[in-house]
Amino acid sequence: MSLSQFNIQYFRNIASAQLQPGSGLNLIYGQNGSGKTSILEAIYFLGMGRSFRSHLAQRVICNEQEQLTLFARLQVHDTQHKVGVRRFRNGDTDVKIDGEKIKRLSILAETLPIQLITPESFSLLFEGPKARRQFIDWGAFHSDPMFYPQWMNVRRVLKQRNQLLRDGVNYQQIAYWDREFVRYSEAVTAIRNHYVDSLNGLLKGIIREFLPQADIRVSFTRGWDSKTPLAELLEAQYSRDVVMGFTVSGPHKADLRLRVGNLPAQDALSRGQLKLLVCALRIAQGKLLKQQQDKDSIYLVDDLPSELDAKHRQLLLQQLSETGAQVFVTAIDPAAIADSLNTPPERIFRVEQGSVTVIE
Ligand SMILES: Nc1ncnc2c1ncn2[C@@H]1O[C@H](COP(=O)(O)OP(=O)(O)OP(=O)(O)O)[C@@H](O)[C@H]1O
Repeated sequence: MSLSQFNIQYFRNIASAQLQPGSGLNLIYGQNGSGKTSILEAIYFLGMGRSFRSHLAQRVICNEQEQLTLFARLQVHDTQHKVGVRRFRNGDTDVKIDGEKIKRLSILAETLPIQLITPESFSLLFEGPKARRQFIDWGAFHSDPMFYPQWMNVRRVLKQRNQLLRDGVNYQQIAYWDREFVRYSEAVTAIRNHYVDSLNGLLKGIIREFLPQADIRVSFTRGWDSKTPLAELLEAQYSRDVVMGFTVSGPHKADLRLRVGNLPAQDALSRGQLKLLVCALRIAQGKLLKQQQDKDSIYLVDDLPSELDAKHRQLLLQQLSETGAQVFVTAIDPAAIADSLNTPPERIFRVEQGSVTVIE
């Protein structure tokens, strides 16, 4: 799967751009502030319906414009799809796939699996469990169609339960919700657990290439004590949950543990090594999706050269190209990428003050 055409209108500093990306490696280069990251952000916005840089979608609309429009032709095996996203300043979003309006953004995410690697990707490793849980859930979402509805059930019941806790109702009134919560939580946990197991198989090989010296172990923690059934725990922790005003244990606390020997990965690895570990995780996810669903991901790698030496830049580009996926990488200096490749990028784009030109 790849974008064969990508049109941007009024996204950040890009008033208008039409790109015909190659199905392999695409290099986007330009000075600071030229708009390189904005192109990646626009592709991400097309696939996810939101930005990875701002929670406020209005911020990505070009100043003094009322709306942004993104349009892509998507080549999936022998079929071409048209995907369009329009975002208005008042917060409304229109999404069309093959001319038909869609309501749920999850359909967009299903159509366009996107893997993002930015200089801030380290947050996957240290900024609390949320980013790590999102990482697991990206894979669970794409690998099992039951994940999303079950996870929505967990969130719905959890919200209800937390409200009852804050209302201070007695345990009998909560017990009904707990039975529901346990049922959905176990379904979600089984899918996540299975997913991390499958991922680990692929991850080992990639980590061996990137970080051959480090004894890295990746494991899944489900969000509650591994020896106690959730139903028992919820009942036992009821009084504490009332005091806290929310449910302390459950799949909303699941996590991915990344350890090097006996230490958390972030305490044992350098910044460059952490970046490689995040890349290994993302590449393994993309490869697993390809194996399980015959679906390609699109890789967006912002500022690829930063924090990597020439040898590791080369290794990363090689691993990315082995996925067979469409890859967009940005760099300030194109030589930093070109020098690490045996063959030139399939397409090179130069960005200057929001205007994009293709370099032959
Ligand atoms: N809503 C907006 N409307 C117009 N311009 C904007 C908007 N939001 C951001 N910009 C500008 O767009 C430019 C593009 O920034 P972007 O982060 O894409 O550049 P970059 O090439 O990735 O830079 P760097 O190499 O520093 O990361 C910035 O100069 C920014 O001030």
